[in-house]
Amino acid sequence: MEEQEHGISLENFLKWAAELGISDSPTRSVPFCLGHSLSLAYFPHAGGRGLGAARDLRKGEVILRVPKSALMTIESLLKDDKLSVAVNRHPYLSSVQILTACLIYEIDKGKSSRWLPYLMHLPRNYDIIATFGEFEKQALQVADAIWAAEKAISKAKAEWKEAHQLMEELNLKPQLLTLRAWLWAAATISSRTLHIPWDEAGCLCPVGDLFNYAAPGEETSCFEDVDSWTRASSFQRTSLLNGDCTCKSNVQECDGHDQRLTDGEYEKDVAAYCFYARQSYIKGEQVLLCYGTYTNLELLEHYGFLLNENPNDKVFIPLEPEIFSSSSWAMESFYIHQSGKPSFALLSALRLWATPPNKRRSLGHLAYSGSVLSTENEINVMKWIAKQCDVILKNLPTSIEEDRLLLSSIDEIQDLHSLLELRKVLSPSGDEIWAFLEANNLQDVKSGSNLLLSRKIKMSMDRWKLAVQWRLRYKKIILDCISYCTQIINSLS
Ligand SMILES: C[S@@+](CC[C@H](N)C(=O)[O-])C[C@H]1O[C@@H](n2cnc3c(N)ncnc32)[C@H](O)[C@@H]1O
Repeated sequence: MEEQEHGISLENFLKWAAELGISDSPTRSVPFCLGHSLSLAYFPHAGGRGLGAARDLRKGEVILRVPKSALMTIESLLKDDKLSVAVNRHPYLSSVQILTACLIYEIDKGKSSRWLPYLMHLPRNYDIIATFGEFEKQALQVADAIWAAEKAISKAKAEWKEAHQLMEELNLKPQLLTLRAWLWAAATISSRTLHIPWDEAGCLCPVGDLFNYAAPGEETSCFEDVDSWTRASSFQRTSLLNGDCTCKSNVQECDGHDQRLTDGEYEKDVAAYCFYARQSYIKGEQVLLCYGTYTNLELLEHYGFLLNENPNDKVFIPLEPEIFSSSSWAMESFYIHQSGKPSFALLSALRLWATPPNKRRSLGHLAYSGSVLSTENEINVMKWIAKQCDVILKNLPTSIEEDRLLLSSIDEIQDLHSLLELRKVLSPSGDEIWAFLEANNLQDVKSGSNLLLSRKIKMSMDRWKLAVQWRLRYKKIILDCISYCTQIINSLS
């Protein structure tokens, strides 16, 4: 269906890619870029369109090469004189803003763009948090997450305003000057660029950007060690995309120097982006790429999806300032793991904080090494964490059970086609569903008019569902933390 809509078939896109030298075969010169190691497929439960193994693949083998000349970078895009002259007049714009504007400019070129076959197969819409409307943002419920969404939305707006002059000078079509067009391009860049060493905006990599994501898993225990090295220093987001790879060195240090968080990187000696199998795959399995280490909120922010089981998810709970000041850990190291276990730093700091001030100095070394200070101290700490978690859950507007029910209702609604059908599945108690309808001016459902659920409504519903899924995962971690603390208290009492 997509193929017809786009006018350029996937087959032609892959032919175009092969002509640019993109290949999943180290030796063969074939008219298609895929088929030797990888094949394009649809994986409904793990990212939709993605790349599968076309044969059994061995861990570590090269599975795709994309030559530098096929990468869409600021450098390659600025070969267009008109664009280059205009961009040079705006030196205050960031690399990411420039790449975003360049992408919109290529769209504006239409058939005359050399990237047309690639552009035609980009997603039409995205669910990154900057695209959330007020209703979807509030559906996150948790203040930190709402704040992150507000920040992302206002950042996108500010960047668009700053780049507007450049886009006007490029004489773009009016619909490409809008915030909506900017958000589309910014989301394309946020969710699809790969890190390159010479430009922090990264590059768009045809075919290479079809790999879906798998979280780095086994490194989790190692991150507890990273916590200790980042103590008292500012924590930085781990991302191997968009050039934001500040935590990578820590990870490499802690795992014996040769373990890679990334399974794709630009290789200067062959002037190509090279992708490697991060594990062995059997034919037909989806081949996944690790974009970096992200919490679910970060995945939502940068990629517009989240994982039900994310080994790198974290929950931050409100802490009194005295807890920070009584230890030298960085604030960002105080969190609850997705398993419900408090982080090493959080436990150490709380053990110290629960110690009488005159004993803190002598017990500090024990606390920092992760030791239990005394049974009484441990029970007090666990009780304190469990109480905080309980308060958090009680203060949120809906319970875990209600969120589960709501998600099944959303699933049901998503299968419907018209408002009339929707009326039939609505229960009078579905407050949030009614609020969604109102927020989308769909009150007509009460009168039973048989309007079709528009594409726009379906998109809002996708984002609302993501917000509910996110808050449910958050609550589940808090609940697991209460169980963890209760278990420790019971075992010590
Ligand atoms: C680099 S693209 C991967 C290819 C993409 N599926 C496509 O059709 O073009 C990244 C996007 O794929 C989706 N994605 C990747 N991994 C995913 C996963 N494990 N679960 C759900 N969505 C995923 C998200 O929409 C993300 O923004």
